[in-house]
Amino acid sequence: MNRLLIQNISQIATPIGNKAIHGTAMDNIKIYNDAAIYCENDIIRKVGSTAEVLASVGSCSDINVIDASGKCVVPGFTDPHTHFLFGGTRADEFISRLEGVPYLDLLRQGGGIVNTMQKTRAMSCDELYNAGKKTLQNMIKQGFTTIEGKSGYGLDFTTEINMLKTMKKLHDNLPVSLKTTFLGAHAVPPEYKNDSDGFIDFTIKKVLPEVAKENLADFCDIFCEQGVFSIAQSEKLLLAAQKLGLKSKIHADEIVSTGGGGLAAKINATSADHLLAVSASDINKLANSKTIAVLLPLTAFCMRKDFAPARKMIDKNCAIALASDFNPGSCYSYSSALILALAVINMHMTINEALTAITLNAAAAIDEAAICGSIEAGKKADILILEKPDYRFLVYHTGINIIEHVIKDGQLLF
Ligand SMILES: N=CN[C@@H](CCC(=O)O)C(=O)O
Ligand SMILES: [Zn+2]
Repeated sequence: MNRLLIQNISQIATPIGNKAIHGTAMDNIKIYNDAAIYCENDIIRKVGSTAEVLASVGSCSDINVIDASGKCVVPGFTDPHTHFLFGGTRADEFISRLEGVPYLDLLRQGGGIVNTMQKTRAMSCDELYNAGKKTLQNMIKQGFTTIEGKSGYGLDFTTEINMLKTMKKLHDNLPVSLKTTFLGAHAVPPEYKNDSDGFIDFTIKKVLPEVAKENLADFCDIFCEQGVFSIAQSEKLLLAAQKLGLKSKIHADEIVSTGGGGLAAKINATSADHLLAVSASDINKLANSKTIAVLLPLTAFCMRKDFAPARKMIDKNCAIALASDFNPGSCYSYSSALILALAVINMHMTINEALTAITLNAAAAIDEAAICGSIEAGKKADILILEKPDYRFLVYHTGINIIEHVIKDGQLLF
């Protein structure tokens, strides 16, 4: 058995619980001082004061001991919304957007998601795997021990299935838990130009059944946006996916308020994501549902848009999670430090709320809150040791990665 003891920890800061925390209760986190954590294999067994934990562990000779004097410890972060697997880059489009060309115009002109689709379709499975591996290794250094990844740059049978299979292989081979999402309806591919209904039918009849049969994805997602896929198309696809056992996520109200947030609440989606333009009535619907609002501050920042109304949503009792949305177009960033800084400084979340949103609530946004997202006995031994004694330095040291060690499944990665 692999035993790990982290002792003399100056401070542990963690939310507590097995499910998403709604509203201002997100501010309630537990703080331990002079504490210790004992893990067996991949599971945390005991958390408490160093004296308490040492007494319960007794005198075993085969324990790996880490001294965390002067350090703060927080749960491994979860990133519940990424498009980390793709081919090529879109630096030219980034510059065009800075010069004022709207994101949706680039997509309409055959660029955007379809640009990346062409590059991704042209890649071999090995090339795709190696690109994904490199990105995940860097994301782990940012403290992400659980990550969601979406397909959506194939928009055809073969590449969509390959993307999901590649993510499964990455999950098996790398020290990170990966949850997969089928985003076959990310944009309308050239084969179905001007026939988005035909493309939704193709996705439902041809690709989705294979995804379900081979158990390739936990979730189905769709880009519900003006000029991309409508509310009716989104509902049709997501309900068809639910029938086959895939839970729902929606890219909702990112650019124009079309009611994606309300749809997510109506169909019991696990999450509604983006929500920069969410309406007041959809905030109420989300607040009264189990759907988690996944906010993506890096995307708003990179797109020079107003941030999602996090403060208002929390005060109305929504459960908020934070994610990177890392992708080659709207947001080429997975900086956990910058996510937290923007959430606190620009979106007016408290540091405690932001910590809950990137740990327990982020895990809940991919249905993993019973397994990870907090430092408690019975949870996964996914733990970050910071180079500073206080979790508030995560934001105070703005945009700076202060993670010294990442522990995944009870193993010290670096
Ligand atoms: N908005 C839709 N999808 C991604 C962007 C994907 C891309 O531009 O390649 C997002 O969540 O921001
Ligand atoms: Zn996205």
